[in-house]
Amino acid sequence: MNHGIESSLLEEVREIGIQFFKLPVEEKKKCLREKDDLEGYGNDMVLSNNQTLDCNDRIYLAVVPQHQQKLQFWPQNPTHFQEVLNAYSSKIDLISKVVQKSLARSLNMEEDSFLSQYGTTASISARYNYYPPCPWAEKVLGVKAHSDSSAITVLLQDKEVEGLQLLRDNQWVGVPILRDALTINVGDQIEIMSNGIFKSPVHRLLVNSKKERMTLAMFCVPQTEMVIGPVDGLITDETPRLYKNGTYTLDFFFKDFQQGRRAIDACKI
Ligand SMILES: O=C(O)CCC(=O)C(=O)O
Ligand SMILES: [Fe+2]
Repeated sequence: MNHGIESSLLEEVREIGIQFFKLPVEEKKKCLREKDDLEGYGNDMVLSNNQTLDCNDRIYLAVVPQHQQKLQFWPQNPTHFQEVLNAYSSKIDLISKVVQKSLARSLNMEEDSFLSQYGTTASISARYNYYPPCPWAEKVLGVKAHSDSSAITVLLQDKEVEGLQLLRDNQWVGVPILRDALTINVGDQIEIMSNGIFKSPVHRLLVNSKKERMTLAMFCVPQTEMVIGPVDGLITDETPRLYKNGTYTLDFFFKDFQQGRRAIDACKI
């Protein structure tokens, strides 16, 4: 709430996603992901033959910084897709920084404590998720239980169909939809940088037997290959270091994610 993004832009962001997913498969395939690449259009990636498959369609695009965009994966249809997603991405970039400064301030730390681990170019990836109605809604998941690899994730939920659940005290709790609100999740990298004070929640996505659902997750992360670790001031005699310093790349994360494991566990001391 109070994020300063106009409802009309949120509406357009949803519209371009829906319009893209409704295109004929042949048209969507123009943005098809290449084997072993994350970017582009596709469904769940199969990395081994004993993983649980997620029931969704998605398009995954690196949006910030703009000069790293791989435009060959960007939809040409609808024609304003690029313009709208770029406008939204720059707003999310600002929100991500404001939120991370506030998180640092809430711990009485310098406001740039987390952002100073970002390097010169923070990056944001966008993932539109489309969950078709699924007759086996009781038996399958839209996305299996995971925590996000990001520093923070800004999620634009579907306008009316719920599906996001968080694991709290070993119980799945539904996250309600609030009109025009953005849902902000702390990801694994802030859990590491805050030495475990902020927890990256485990969450999963249900599918609906009758209704489709579409969401847009924006994953905000430090520059790739930056070494991240708990902020110095948060390591004390009473609160010893819980995580090693290291790079937290998407490849590293994905191997565990597809196996239903949490990559962050490997970072613990
Ligand atoms: O579809 C959603 O609501 C969120 C999807 C998600 O958790 C993810 O893409 O990491
Ligand atoms: Fe997620």
